[in-house]
Amino acid sequence: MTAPSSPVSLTRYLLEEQRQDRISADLRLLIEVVARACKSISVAVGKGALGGVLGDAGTGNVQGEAQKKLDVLSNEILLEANAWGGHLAACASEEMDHCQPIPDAYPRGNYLLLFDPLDGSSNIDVNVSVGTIFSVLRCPDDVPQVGDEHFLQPGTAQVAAGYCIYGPSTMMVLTIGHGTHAFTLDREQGSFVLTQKHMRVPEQTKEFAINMSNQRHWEAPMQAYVTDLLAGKEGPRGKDFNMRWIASMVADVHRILTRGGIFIYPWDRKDPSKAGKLRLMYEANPMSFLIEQAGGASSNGRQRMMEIVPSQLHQRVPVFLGSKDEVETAVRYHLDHDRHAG
Ligand SMILES: O=P(O)(O)OC[C@H]1O[C@](O)(COP(=O)(O)O)[C@@H](O)[C@@H]1O
Ligand SMILES: [Mg+2]
Ligand SMILES: [Mg+2]
Repeated sequence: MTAPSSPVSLTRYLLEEQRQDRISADLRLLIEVVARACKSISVAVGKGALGGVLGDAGTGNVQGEAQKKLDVLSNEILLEANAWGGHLAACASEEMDHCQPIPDAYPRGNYLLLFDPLDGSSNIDVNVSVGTIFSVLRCPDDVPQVGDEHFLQPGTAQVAAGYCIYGPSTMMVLTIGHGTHAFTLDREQGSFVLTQKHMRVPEQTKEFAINMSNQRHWEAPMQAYVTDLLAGKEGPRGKDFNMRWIASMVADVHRILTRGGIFIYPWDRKDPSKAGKLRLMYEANPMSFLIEQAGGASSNGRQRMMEIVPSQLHQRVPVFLGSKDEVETAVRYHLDHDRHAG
């Protein structure tokens, strides 16, 4: 009889990856610090109405969005945890206008960390899953003072990305470029335990996720694509599709990593000056890295997401990600439309 294999903690997984020269000691420590911060956020989220953390903070962020108390608190937890680590050169966040370099008094490292401290925060007050999304880049060498411009690297330059979902269980889903793996928080032990190695997104799907209330504002190829999905068996796609929308990207992407599907937040005419709703650097890129590492695909509708060269820290993009064949189909509608238009 073989002995039951002992659970693999996040720490053990990262140490093994370091032993195999897939990550540096600094990157390992950085991920450990982010995981520790996520545990604190998980505790705060879990207290709900008892913790006095629900509701609005009464402030706004750089994107003009009202901040929830938990948006502000999660941002502070991540900043505080990372300031001391010695592995970072600077942090950038959805909740801060500009990046925050590590203060001179603290040891400075070679990595840049971006995060959406609390994603899906409109769901906090109704007790629906929210999450933290993060992305890690290398800081260019010999930079005397780190600025926003040093973060403007394409998604292909990410050395690690992940999210933590605060749902019925708290899970961290992580990639360092060698597959996408899920770790579940053992609340009694206080450690993340590897519960799903090499997640795979099925190439085909019958499930899509989109906010249909924006339909009338979409561009023509997007209208055509969704019309064909809704036509089901009787339409050109020849099969019925189901729809889900949690309005928390972390939760929608987690479902897609678990059972497939396509997640779409397209450009719309509500505010034509915005290229999309979601942010490239700390929402779309890290999710694209995770999805690609699990065999899925991610695009802005016309171009592979991770090849976009960013021009702004808080840049917005249209997002199409998930099951490979379905993302390619949606992209085809856009490219065919562009070809015919001219
Ligand atoms: O309310 P809408 O327009 O459907 O938008 C939902 C989307 O907005 C977001 O909540 C934006 O994230 P934040 O909560 O971090 O601002 C995504 O998680 C989600 O996919
Ligand atoms: Mg978000
Ligand atoms: Mg957020």
